[in-house]
Amino acid sequence: MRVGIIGGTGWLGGALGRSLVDKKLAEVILLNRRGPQDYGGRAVVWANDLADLVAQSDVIVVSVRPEDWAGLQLQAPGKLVISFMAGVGLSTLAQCGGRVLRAMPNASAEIGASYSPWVAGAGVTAEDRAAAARVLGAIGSQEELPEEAQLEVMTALSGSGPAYPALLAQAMLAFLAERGVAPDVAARAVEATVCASARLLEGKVAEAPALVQTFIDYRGTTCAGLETAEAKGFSAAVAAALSAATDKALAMRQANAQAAG
Ligand SMILES: NC(=O)C1=CN([C@@H]2O[C@H](COP(=O)(O)OP(=O)(O)OC[C@H]3O[C@@H](n4cnc5c(N)ncnc54)[C@H](O)[C@@H]3O)[C@@H](O)[C@H]2O)C=CC1
Ligand SMILES: O=C(O)[C@@H]1CCC=N1
Repeated sequence: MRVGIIGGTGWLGGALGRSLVDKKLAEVILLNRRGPQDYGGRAVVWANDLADLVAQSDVIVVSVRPEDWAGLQLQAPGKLVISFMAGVGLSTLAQCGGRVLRAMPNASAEIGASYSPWVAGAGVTAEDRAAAARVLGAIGSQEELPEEAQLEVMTALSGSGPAYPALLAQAMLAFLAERGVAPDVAARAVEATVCASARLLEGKVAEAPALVQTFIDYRGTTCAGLETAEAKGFSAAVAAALSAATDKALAMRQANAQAAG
């Protein structure tokens, strides 16, 4: 399989290109704005321009920023086109003339641990679905969603990758600094709380509410903290944040559809 990545040296495109080569899943053809550069010593093909990338690729991955889509003027009739762009809908993508599929990876692609849900547009075949699963499988797990609106929800949630854990870590670091804990000690303590504790939940996230209840029922110090967090609106703040991000993704999809006519 030959996979062409537009934006192949960016954050996500780079992670995908490196994984496809390292796992020997595909020949990789790249296009970026700055031209050929070192790809960590990996053997890749650099396209001369967009038309060259399209001609050389079986599957085309669009990994440019949403605001760069309109200027790209991609024409890819007969090809499978996988877009990573937030807020560029299937109907807008279809104007490239290819069979289009939207995927929403996250930054954990860097460590092969993205969760990449996707939705398929009209005309996408069973063979295309298998190709998409193979491409997205290079950077982690993937699954097809039943409707496009759910991709906007996932853009807000899993698409944000480490953003919310980082926000939690930031708040915890600020608390420890305020209490006079040395920065290196604080970093170790927060790492244990945010990262190591998260590993405890791996494979059993559905049991998270039961785990919270166990701490509440313990009636100890953690219970005092959790009850105050909820009283201060912790869950409501999470829901509001995800709702705002979903709304923004939907508004982007609508604006991009309108701009595309
Ligand atoms: N970074 C993230 O965590 C996530 C990003 N996304 C989506 O993935 C897409 C890519 O995001 P990032 O990798 O973060 O962006 P990025 O800014 O790191 O990479 C985009 C790349 O596209 C290149 N580019 C722009 N216009 C081009 C053109 N006309 N021809 C060739 N190359 C061009 C840029 O030079 C840059 O290297 C975005 O649309 C974003 O919405 C989706 C989920 C998570
Ligand atoms: O923040 C963003 O816009 C990117 C796209 C989806 C998730 N992260």
